[in-house]
Amino acid sequence: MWAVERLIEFKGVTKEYRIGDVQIQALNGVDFSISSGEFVVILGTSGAGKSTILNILGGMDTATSGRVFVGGQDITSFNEKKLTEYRAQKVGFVFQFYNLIQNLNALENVEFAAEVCKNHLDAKEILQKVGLQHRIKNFPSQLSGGEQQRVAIARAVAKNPLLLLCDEPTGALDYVTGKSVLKLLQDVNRETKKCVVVVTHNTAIASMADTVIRVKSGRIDSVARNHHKQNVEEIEW
Ligand SMILES: Nc1ncnc2c1ncn2[C@@H]1O[C@H](COP(=O)(O)OP(=O)(O)OP(=O)(O)O)[C@@H](O)[C@H]1O
Repeated sequence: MWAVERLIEFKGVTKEYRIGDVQIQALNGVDFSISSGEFVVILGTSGAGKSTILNILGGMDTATSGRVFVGGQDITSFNEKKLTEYRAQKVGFVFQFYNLIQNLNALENVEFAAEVCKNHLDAKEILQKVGLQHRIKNFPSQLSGGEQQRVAIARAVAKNPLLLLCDEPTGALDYVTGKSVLKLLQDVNRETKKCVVVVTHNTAIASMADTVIRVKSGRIDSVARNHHKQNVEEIEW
């Protein structure tokens, strides 16, 4: 069963990387939980462990110890095959540098990702929702950074995933374009009730979140629930 109130739970998660003789403790006992439908912002300085948390949550990396539950299932117990299926079916990713396939046009990029998903949405409709109905035949190189990120968000949303995970989604964009991308993510969260998790350095956008998770030196520094969250249009930075 996937649609449970407590959608995500990290329990005592650690992550160690080893490069030769050097051991790096990226996560050191991470505990937090996220409910269905939340907009979550993960904040922290460089190297704090934000991307490691997101990558473990998205099944792109595995925990060294501890448990990660998503929709009641322990994803740390998944074998390679189950983890691949989880990544493909349940998770939509949005990266800082869009990661679109350069020789596919906007529509093909969205269709290509969505086709493998059982309950995928119509690629054209989603591209229309992100305001790119006139650009569907354009290749990534013919689109601006903000437009490419809209395609990347459409690609993630069209999969109809359980979670939308975004790693510095506005990191490569100017202020106005970045704000419009955040507005799009906010709209997606409100309209689809999908859980959206955004990793960022931008502390200002904390006020648009339901929950703000602060990470420090591989540990959770604080988890704060926002009782008066703001629309992204009201936030300045
Ligand atoms: N594949 C890897 N191999 C070795 N060390 C890694 C690897 N990935 C991350 N690390 C290390 O783990 C720690 C946490 O990295 P992580 O990327 O999660 O931090 P972050 O908070 O996302 O930082 P940033 O904001 O700079 O992206 C860092 O010390 C980093 O160097």
